[in-house]
Amino acid sequence: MPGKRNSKAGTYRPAKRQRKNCNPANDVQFGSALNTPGILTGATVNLVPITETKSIKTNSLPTSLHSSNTHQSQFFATQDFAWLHLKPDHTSRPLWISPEDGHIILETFSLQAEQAQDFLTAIAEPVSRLAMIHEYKLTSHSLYAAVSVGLKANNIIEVLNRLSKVQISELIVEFIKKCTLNYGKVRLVLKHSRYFVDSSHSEILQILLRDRVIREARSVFTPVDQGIEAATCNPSKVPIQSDLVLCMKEFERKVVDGPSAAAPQNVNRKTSESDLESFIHDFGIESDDPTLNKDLGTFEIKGDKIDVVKKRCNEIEYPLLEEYDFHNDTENTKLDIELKPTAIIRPYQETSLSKMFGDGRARSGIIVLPCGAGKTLVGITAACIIKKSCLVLCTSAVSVKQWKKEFIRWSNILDHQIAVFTANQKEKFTGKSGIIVSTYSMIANTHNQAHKTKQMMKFLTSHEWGLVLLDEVHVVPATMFRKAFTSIKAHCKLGVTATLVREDDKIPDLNYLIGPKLYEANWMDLAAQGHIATVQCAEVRWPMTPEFYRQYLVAKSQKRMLLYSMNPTKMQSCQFLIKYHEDRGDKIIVFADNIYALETYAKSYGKPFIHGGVGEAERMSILSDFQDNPQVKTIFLSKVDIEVGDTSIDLPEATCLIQISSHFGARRQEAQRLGRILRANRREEEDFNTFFYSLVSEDTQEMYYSKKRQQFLTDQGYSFKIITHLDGLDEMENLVYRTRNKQIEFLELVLCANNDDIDMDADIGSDEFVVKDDLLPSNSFSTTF
Ligand SMILES: Nc1ncnc2c1ncn2[C@@H]1O[C@H](COP(=O)(O)OP(=O)(O)OP(=O)(O)O)[C@@H](O)[C@H]1O
Repeated sequence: MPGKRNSKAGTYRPAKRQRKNCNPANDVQFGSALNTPGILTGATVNLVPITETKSIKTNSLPTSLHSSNTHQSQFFATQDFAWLHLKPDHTSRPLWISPEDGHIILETFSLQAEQAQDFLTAIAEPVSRLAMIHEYKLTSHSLYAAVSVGLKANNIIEVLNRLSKVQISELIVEFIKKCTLNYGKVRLVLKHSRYFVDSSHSEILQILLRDRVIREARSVFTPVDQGIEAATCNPSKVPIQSDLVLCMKEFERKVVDGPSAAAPQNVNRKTSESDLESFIHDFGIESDDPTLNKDLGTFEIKGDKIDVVKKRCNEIEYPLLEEYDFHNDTENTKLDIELKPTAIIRPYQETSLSKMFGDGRARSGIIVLPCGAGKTLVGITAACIIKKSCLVLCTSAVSVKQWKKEFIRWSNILDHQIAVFTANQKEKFTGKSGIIVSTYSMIANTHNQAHKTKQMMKFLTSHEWGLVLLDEVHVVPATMFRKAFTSIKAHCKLGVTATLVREDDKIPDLNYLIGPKLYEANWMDLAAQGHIATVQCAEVRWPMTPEFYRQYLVAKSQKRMLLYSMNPTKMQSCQFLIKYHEDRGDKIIVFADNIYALETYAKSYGKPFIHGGVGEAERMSILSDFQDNPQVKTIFLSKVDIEVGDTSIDLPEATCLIQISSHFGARRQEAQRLGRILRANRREEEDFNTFFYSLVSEDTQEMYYSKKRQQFLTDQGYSFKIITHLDGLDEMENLVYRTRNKQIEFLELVLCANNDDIDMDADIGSDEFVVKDDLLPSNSFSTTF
């Protein structure tokens, strides 16, 4: 923790100037000291770090433990912790814990940093992990996850105190105790395709059943149709302790045991509902009578209200534990699936799985690994451990094919045991258990379903799944998917993603839709170990030409975007970077959301391009040339063609990525794009770097969006160097739009471009996953985030 000891012994008081300098946001955003190694290795590109801090936006700070979304920058900038007393030996302790909001700062240069990091990963959520300083946050969900792996409140408090430079505040201690107290006391159990809330703590059941939301979600069954159909009676009229079936059990027990209270004499064992009600009345049992619940321990929830109940239980701090005792599940047929001996799980994959499996049970939750780190194999391994039917949901038909291929590659699953449900293929597995791979939109789209699709849906919703694997799980909170999701009966759900971020506020919903975050890997550690490539990131800033800028200032929104994308100086820097990296032997992907820009750039350099309007055959030919033909070193890809560009497709040949226009401030898109070069084939070569450039027109809105887009990556420890000069650009042969006349001619063309040509596929601010057309054959699928 940077700062200086004040004259008052043991008091931490950062000097004003120091505070400004140690603001990690400044360091990261503007490329100075704190972070990864200096300049673009091996490049003759001149890097000119910019030191001013313009356009750093500071959000208001949280005031409670439940507030979130703060980053170190804001954390340091506006809070004053000068009143905290440092322990005398604070220099040898690596942590500092905010007394008010549970933020934890870790000094990664401390001798104890490694152990502290392991511990913090288990109890808190990483907020940002820069080279020297990591920031974590204690949340109720992170503490639930800690308890679920066996940690106890006292251990957590004790270890935190041992590692902390300052005494842990009472508020934090209370928070830890409160969050850990109730976890694991109430469970959600799936049995015979019905969901039950189960607890051996009668007082907790009482609390839950007194809650109106939960009470209304209960399914009440008559003794006659036990377990078959939910009665339509008003739950508020039914004695709240009883599933009537269970109440009868209690009733009979009292009768048989000769209860201390006198039982009615004329008891008929085949009691009707009204008999039961009169029994309850006769015994004067009140709805919150603690004695009645002692042996009951469970009540059923309506199938379509599961998420409501899970959400409510989280809100009232009795989170439902979802664990699947798969070893002892004799009702669902075992699936004969094993990993092949060739599958060697990497240490971080193993760690992530160890958070999911404990005591022979499987916990539902989310595993976060960087792009290209092998989330597919993690999911497949989980399926091989559980050995029950498994449903895999992906975002596109291309991913469906890849998941099936990977299942066959890594496990002994036979072709007839794994089936695909997409617009083109509607297969079931043979036998009683197996694997189905499908897309979110296939299960979400309930309108105009063809007969075969309806049958498949019936099959999916009537089957009891041991495991549901959710690829790119950040899409699940989208309204259309979450609804569809409730119809799937799963014992365990595992979500995987690289980017647990959305531009709306729905990520926390995953806590009850799927489960807590079980594990999040550190991107920088994986890069250091060679599992993903090391990336040098740079923002290349170029002023607009005076003519373009004048038009920019008066243009309307969409035209403005076009103008800053088509800025001739930006086109020149792109041309320079392509040439520079082609000469180095790199393979380059250039991204543009804007189709007009994509085509204009690509055509002016004579490079192939792919967007939604390019036919299947041509697209495949371009991709295979990029993979195999040494002459094809650069391709241009659009965002619209998301299956190729942003996610899904594996292009491990790519070693350099250039963005010329991008989708506003979407952090996830930025990270997914960077992910395309994390898989680089050559990543294990010594000192090998991949390169990620964002080209930005200076003094335009694009600068704001660019900074916002980079936030997720900077939180993972990436630093963006700022380039404002490229050595040799002016002398470059065939430089496009070199003269003022050519630039003016070009401007006229740009101003004439009509809006249909521009096609930004824009979706400002929203993060709903809008599926336009997943029911068409695979490659015409397009999505908007
Ligand atoms: N343990 C392993 N041993 C060997 N290869 C592995 C291992 N884990 C993953 N891989 C390989 O790494 C590559 C990337 O894996 P995968 O496609 O699962 O990544 P991902 O995390 O899903 O990436 P993205 O988020 O970009 O989709 C694949 O070629 C995969 O076969």
